[in-house]
Amino acid sequence: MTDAPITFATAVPNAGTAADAAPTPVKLAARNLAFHYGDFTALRDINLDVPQNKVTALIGPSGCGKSTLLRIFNRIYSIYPGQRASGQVLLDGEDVLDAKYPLNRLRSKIGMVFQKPVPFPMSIHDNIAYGIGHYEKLSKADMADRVEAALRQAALWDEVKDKLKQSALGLSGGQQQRLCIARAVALKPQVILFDEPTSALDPIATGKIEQLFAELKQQFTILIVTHNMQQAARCSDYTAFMYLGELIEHGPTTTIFTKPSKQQTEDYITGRFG
Ligand SMILES: Nc1ncnc2c1ncn2[C@@H]1O[C@H](COP(=O)(O)OP(=O)(O)OP(=O)(O)O)[C@@H](O)[C@H]1O
Repeated sequence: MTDAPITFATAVPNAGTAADAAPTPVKLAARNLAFHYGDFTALRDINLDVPQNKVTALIGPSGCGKSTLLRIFNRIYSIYPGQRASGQVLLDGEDVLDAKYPLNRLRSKIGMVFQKPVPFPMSIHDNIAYGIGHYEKLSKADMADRVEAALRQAALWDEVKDKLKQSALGLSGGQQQRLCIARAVALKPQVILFDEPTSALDPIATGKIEQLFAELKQQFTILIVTHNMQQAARCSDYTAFMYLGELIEHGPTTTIFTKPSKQQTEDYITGRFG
């Protein structure tokens, strides 16, 4: 069963100034969401609105459930026996946790980039073409255009345009992560989930990926799990603070970092725990 679409019926306040008067539509929403690893309840009663074409950061101390929440959004957990979600995840108002919602449709709409870049053991070109080929039959020329567009969107084209036939395994860690971003954007999803995308990278490679978020959000809705509070403050429009499997507070990033309404949020962002 699906609820009525919430995309424009529900909206969150803007992260910007009062001048941006129109409220932002909600793209993705968790409703009374809980998650269980066997008998262990890792998340309870999560209600979260993820605004469209914005960057939302999930922050909180280790083990609070950030990655678990991210993994629910594209149902990765469903391949593991004993892992179970209850409640709803609404994408444009449709419940993607409903078994009737086709998994391949979900994966085409919600892409994911992981902490450790894992290029396929094939050429740079084929890393991107491989995923596209699962969903679309394109001519060689059209495929070359799509591969180029994806590499440009991931700010990698200039570095690899002369070696598209070389193995992706020869790229640096930062380039591999941008290749994984290109792989995700090439499928033209609506939402991209990033699970600690820069934690394995040096500061320069991290900076390049942080710059990308501002461009990618023009086309995609972005959700990032990060341990790095400066990164959340620099890159996100909205921040959600989680603690011990609960969503404590969620709002515009400037508000969360300057005037949080909950004591636990303030303690975390001021470094009193975590
Ligand atoms: N496969 C699993 N089986 C059992 N419990 C798990 C499993 N994966 C995670 N957990 C537990 O679920 C809770 C949330 O874990 P999760 O990895 O989502 O937290 P996190 O906030 O992303 O942590 P970190 O910042 O350290 O990556 C933790 O108590 C963790 O031990």
